[in-house]
Amino acid sequence: MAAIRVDGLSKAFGTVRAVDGMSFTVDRGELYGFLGPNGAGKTTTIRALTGQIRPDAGTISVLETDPVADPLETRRRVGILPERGTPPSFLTPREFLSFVGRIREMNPDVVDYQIDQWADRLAFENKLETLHTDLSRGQQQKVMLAQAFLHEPDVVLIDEPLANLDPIVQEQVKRFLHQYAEDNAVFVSTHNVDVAEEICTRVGIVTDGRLVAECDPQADEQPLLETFLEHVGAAGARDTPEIESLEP
Ligand SMILES: Nc1ncnc2c1ncn2[C@@H]1O[C@H](COP(=O)(O)OP(=O)(O)OP(=O)(O)O)[C@@H](O)[C@H]1O
Repeated sequence: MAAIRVDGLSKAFGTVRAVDGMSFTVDRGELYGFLGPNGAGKTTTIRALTGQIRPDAGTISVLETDPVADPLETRRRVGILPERGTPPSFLTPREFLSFVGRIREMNPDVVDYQIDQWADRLAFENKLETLHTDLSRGQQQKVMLAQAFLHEPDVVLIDEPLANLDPIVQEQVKRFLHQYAEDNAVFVSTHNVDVAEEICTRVGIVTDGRLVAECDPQADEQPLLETFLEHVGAAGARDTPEIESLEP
């Protein structure tokens, strides 16, 4: 049974077809990259996977639960790092992560252990007692990454995992994601072709709300960038920051 199954998902906002007949599956052991230019429908798909929006059509199963029918159960069982998600400004990382652990019904000793592990892994141990409002955007992103993994969920959904992180932490997070995906399903949305090519075991290319290709960047001979340009074309490339320079 796939960890994530999406079949014929569609969602429009007014006249904009944000997601238009999307289908894909992600199994345990996969680090699946959802790669597409700005406005391709990535965030809308993640919001549907976590029960934050009601699709117009299609079915979704996450760990054999339906996030539309039972969003709370889905959110309890998965880890989520939303795009532009920030921790509450009036709490410290330790307070926030303890709170997350409590609502995930974790043993308090395990929560304390996990907080220290994550603070060490992402190098924010000296910020654990500082209010989030006094942390940089990158430091807040580290806390948000920690909350997504705190309860060791079987499925993790991350929108732009490396946004705002410095290169050293990016390398650590890439390594961690790879390792975590050995036993779980990790779904990352990104418009960074290099990141998708480097870390993902499978990549779905999305544009205009549709999945237009799937590839295995570790096995495919053709570089992912070429496949991406083939399917997304110049218009999509214009909306993909790191390959703007290829434009005439
Ligand atoms: N709440 C909303 N109301 C109206 N239009 C929306 C809404 N959410 C998304 N859209 C539109 O749906 C389309 C897909 O948006 P989405 O945020 O899913 O794209 P994305 O692939 O995540 O883009 P990005 O990489 O820029 O974050 C866009 O055209 C966007 O303007």
